[in-house]
Amino acid sequence: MLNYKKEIIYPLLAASLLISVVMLSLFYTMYNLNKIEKNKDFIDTQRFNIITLRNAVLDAETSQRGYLITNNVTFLDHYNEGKIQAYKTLDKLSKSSEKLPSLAPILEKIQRLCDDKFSIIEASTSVQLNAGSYASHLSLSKDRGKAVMDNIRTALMEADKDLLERRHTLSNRMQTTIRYSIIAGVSLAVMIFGILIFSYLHTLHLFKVILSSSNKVDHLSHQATHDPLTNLLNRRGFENRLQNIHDNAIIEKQKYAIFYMDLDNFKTVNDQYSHAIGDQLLITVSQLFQNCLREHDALARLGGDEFTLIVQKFKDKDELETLANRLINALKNPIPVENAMLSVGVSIGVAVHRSDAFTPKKLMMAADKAMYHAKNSGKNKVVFLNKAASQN
Ligand SMILES: Nc1nc2c(ncn2[C@@H]2O[C@H](COP(=O)(O)OP(=O)(O)OP(=O)(O)O)[C@@H](O)[C@H]2O)c(=O)[nH]1
Repeated sequence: MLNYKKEIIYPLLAASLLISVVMLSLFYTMYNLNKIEKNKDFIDTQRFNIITLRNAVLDAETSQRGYLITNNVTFLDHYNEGKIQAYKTLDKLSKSSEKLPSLAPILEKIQRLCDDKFSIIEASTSVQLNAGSYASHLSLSKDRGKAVMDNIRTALMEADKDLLERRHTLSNRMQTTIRYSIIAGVSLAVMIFGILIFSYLHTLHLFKVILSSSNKVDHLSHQATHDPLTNLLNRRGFENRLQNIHDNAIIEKQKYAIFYMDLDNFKTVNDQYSHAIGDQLLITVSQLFQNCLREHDALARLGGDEFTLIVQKFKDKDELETLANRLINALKNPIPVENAMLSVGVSIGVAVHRSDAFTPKKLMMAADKAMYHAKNSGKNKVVFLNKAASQN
């Protein structure tokens, strides 16, 4: 018997669960990869901002020097551009420190140094602008300005180092995540392949189970409708077949006949030899009867030494009589069973059904009655009990 839950539902649920788990982990690694990629881009942008800041401070310093050396005020415009660029970039970096808290103290330090650097530069510039004489101030501010610039460079390198370490960590995480996604992808492929193979084998198994249960059902239904000794139809099988033939005959306005057959002197065989020999004789008799019949004639053993036969597609009573005599003649000669030669005869009662006549049950009773006539009038003969049939 097929256990649907165990054989179909549970394996399907397990396979779906496995695939869902692997798919989810695959999606999760993809999501992580995307996040890491974005973080790397963010770090790269901050590193670019650090270079921009350094260049802006250097530009501002160079422009101021240009002014001090040439006294050309257009250098001051360049200085201002550099300073604005430096503060703009610092502002961008400070905003990013919300995401990179470890960078915040370094950026604050750079901010202070830049303020310092620009105030030194602007002090020198204003001395030259106001006094025109600047040699002593210049030498003083030059050394301090250089020291502050060196500090700015160091702080910027420190910030860049911090960012580089973060980038390195992200690259490592990316590698690990890629490895995980490859493992998840390969597992998914292997799992789908495995599930396909399993489904194929499981389907074969289910087919076998279904086939064997259908064979079992066929076997049971055969057992229920057949006589185990002769393998002919039993009473139940015969009644089913009779009802079908009857219904069909009504629809197609066809006639059919029932032969009710009882062996003569069978009890003597049982008594003289044995029940087992009697059984062997019943098997042989059923084969001898079968040899006289056409393929569509339905022979049955109702029980004991009683047989019945449904005959269809016959022309007239003569044809039925010929068939009955053939059955009687089949038992004419003694039948060899083991070492014995057994003699039995058969008395046959025949009832013919025409489209407007009896029910199957009544027809059976009529055939039975005819068989008793045959018994009572000397045995081993055929008697017809149907006016319509006897008219043919
Ligand atoms: N060997 C064997 N005998 C059976 C079986 N079923 C019933 N019988 C016997 O078959 C015999 C049938 O009895 P009857 O039909 O009255 O005996 P008979 O000698 O044929 O009598 P007539 O029909 O008057 O000729 C009985 O002795 C039953 O015990 C069976 O399956 N195997």
